[in-house]
Amino acid sequence: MEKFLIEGGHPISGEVTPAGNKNAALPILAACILTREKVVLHNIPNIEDVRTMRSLLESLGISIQTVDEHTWEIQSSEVRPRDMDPDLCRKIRASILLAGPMIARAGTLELPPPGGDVIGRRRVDTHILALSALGAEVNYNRTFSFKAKELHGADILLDEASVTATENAIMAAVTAKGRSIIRNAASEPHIQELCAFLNKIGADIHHIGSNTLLINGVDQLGGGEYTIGPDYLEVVSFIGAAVVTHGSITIRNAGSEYLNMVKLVFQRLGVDWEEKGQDIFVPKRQRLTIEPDLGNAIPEISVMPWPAFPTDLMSIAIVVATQSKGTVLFHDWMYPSRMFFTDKLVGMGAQIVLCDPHRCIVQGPSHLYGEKMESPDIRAGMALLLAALSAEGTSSIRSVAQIDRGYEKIDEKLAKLGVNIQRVKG
Ligand SMILES: CC(=O)N[C@H]1[C@@H](OP(=O)(O)OP(=O)(O)OC[C@H]2O[C@@H](n3ccc(=O)[nH]c3=O)[C@H](O)[C@@H]2O)O[C@H](CO)[C@@H](O)[C@@H]1O
Ligand SMILES: C=C(OP(=O)(O)O)C(=O)O
Repeated sequence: MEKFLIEGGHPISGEVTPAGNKNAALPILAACILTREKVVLHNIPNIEDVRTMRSLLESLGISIQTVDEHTWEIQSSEVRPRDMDPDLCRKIRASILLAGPMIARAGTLELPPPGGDVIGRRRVDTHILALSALGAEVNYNRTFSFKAKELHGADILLDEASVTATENAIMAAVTAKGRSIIRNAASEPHIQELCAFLNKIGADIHHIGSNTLLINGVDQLGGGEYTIGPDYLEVVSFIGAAVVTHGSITIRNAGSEYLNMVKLVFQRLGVDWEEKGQDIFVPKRQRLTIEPDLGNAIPEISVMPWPAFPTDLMSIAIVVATQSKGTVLFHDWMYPSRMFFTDKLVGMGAQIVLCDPHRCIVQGPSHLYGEKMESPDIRAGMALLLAALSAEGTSSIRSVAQIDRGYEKIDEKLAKLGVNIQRVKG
């Protein structure tokens, strides 16, 4: 076990380039199963979840060569569903993404329930709904068994706009016979990237970015190269780090086209930034005053499927709000266990009322003090790290593996921005 020791209270400054988007890399790696041809992927984030997905693919008999730290050459000449390592599946949520492409390619797969962040019950029913509609036979008895002789196109209405279920449906549909329509599809940047990658290697997907995807099944996919886009969750984490330390930062290749809604929400917290082409500049001077709603009502920030404010950024927004003047209600109806980390912020001096598992009220600004903490999940871990940067004194954060799961070399990147952070055993 490792922990971070962070000396807070100092402004960060400098520039940083975000890693590739984890939640795009994971489905794109799974999608490589769909083609026998060689695929070269660039800007793959060097993080634990992606390494687990690589091991999973390798256990299926897929060949992966490392060209450099962020570039892999992948060839799925043959796939061996029976050799898949079930323990690796239990480590990551994205193991469920093997279902769509494996049914399409091999017609069979036995899959244990997926792992991932422990942030409440995580349904897989929508995956079953979509894959069954495309012709798969699905049985569940503590492990999933998928079978299909041939997949066929279908008009599918997803019962919720689930991110990974949409990705599974897309991957199963691209080589199915005939036309598919996926309605109530999720449209997060990673789903758009998955579609762009698949079209690049020969798929025929239309209306990318909308909630109704039209897919004409093709006989086979080819090879090609694709560069994974920047991780907007990491970009916003760095914006948060600059704001809570009263520092400034330039974020290179930040994918600002994905940040429009995040900007609207952060403006309500008194935070702004400038776009310079693909870069973002966060200035030192920020208003840091929470904007009330019309009639001086307490504003509410709520998560929603894309293009609204993403659940994965709620914890960062909460920490930013502790440094802003005023009162704001945060509401995450998606997950029942993502807000409990606010107890740790209260321990550091933040004024937060956790109303119920889905809602908290933050009143700022608060002077935070260093604390001993543990990272409960990937995004809460990052939020605690931001709180530690802002706090007076030294903080320690245990279970940094939770943060490493999604953020590449975060300690090294922060150190380059002037943060006194050490990774030690403990
Ligand atoms: C590997 C990966 O990509 N993981 C992401 C993916 O997880 P994942 O695909 O597992 O998340 P889902 O989109 O399926 O669902 C998230 C939660 O919201 C609920 N829900 C979702 C949509 C909806 O219309 N109604 C509804 O109730 C689900 O039941 C679930 O509890 O998307 C989540 C939501 O953006 C992110 O937190 C995860 O980081
Ligand atoms: C919840 C997350 O990841 P996963 O779905 O892989 O658990 C996340 O990235 O915030």
